[in-house]
Amino acid sequence: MNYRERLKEKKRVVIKIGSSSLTHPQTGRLNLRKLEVLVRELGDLRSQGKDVVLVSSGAIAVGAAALGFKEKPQESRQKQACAAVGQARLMMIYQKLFGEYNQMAGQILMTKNTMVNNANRKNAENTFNELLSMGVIPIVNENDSISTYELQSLEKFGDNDTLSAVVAALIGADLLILMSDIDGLFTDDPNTNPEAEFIDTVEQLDDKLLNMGKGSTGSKVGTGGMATKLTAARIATAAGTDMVIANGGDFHNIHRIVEGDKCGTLFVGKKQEEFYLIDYIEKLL
Ligand SMILES: Nc1ncnc2c1ncn2[C@@H]1O[C@H](COP(=O)(O)OP(=O)(O)O)[C@@H](O)[C@H]1O
Ligand SMILES: N[C@@H](CCC(=O)OP(=O)(O)O)C(=O)O
Repeated sequence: MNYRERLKEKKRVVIKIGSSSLTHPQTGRLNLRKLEVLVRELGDLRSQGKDVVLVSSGAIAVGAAALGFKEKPQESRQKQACAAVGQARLMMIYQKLFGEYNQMAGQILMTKNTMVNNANRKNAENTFNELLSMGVIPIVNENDSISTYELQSLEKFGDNDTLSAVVAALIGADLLILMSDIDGLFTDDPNTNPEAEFIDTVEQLDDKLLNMGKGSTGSKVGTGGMATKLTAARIATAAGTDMVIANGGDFHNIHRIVEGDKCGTLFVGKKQEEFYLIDYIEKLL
């Protein structure tokens, strides 16, 4: 079966953008030219009648640059302060750019608590569906300013790869696209192993494939690495969502993927009958 063909029929798409795809590596500041392309790509998906959700990293990186940090801070409270400044800047710029294309964006900040608490999860689901029914593009990020590992319960998703898969499963998205700083999944980290080979399509996630995903060595701002992207693939595909990991160096890849072109690594969604999102979250995270 040509799984790429069916990507053309997708109606509800979640796109996750990593920090390294949104910022200049030298300064950590937002790459405004790339943001323009991203907003045009997502706005055009909306114009095609698709529901679009953006999960955008970058709050900590943008806040750190604005506050004069030379590197992404390691101390939790400094990261939280950077996120508070950076998230506000990110949303301001997204609102302005989407407005120029006559599109409306909204903000949804989540923690793991949003998902494991039944009332919060239902509220989040209702908000997403209401915004999408109004033609709004929800922009999602982890609420880094309040959720840290140091708090009593493990409240943080920790990475937006996993968060984007949880959002896709929550709202019944039929496609999840993770834009990263690499072309897709390789048999090993190509930044450390030049023999690593690109993988075009994954029909079944087994331990051999899961062990290929290592940490992040491609950029100074990345959090998740490939390991979290494979966790995301486990959640998304079990919920029946197709997932693609593609290179965020060129945001035009978004429409190439949606038009069924060979771009990135495709993980084929196969809904597991016994799939229950909260069990997955409790077990995997
Ligand atoms: N098997 C693998 N295939 C591809 N990339 C891998 C693999 N294992 C580890 N990586 C690393 O994961 C990085 C992408 O994750 P990350 O640094 O979090 O970037 P982003 O935040 O842009 O998604 C790649 O740059 C690469 O160094
Ligand atoms: N919530 C954090 C991003 C965490 C994250 O997953 O970052 P990345 O690996 O760049 O997608 C932030 O906005 O800085």
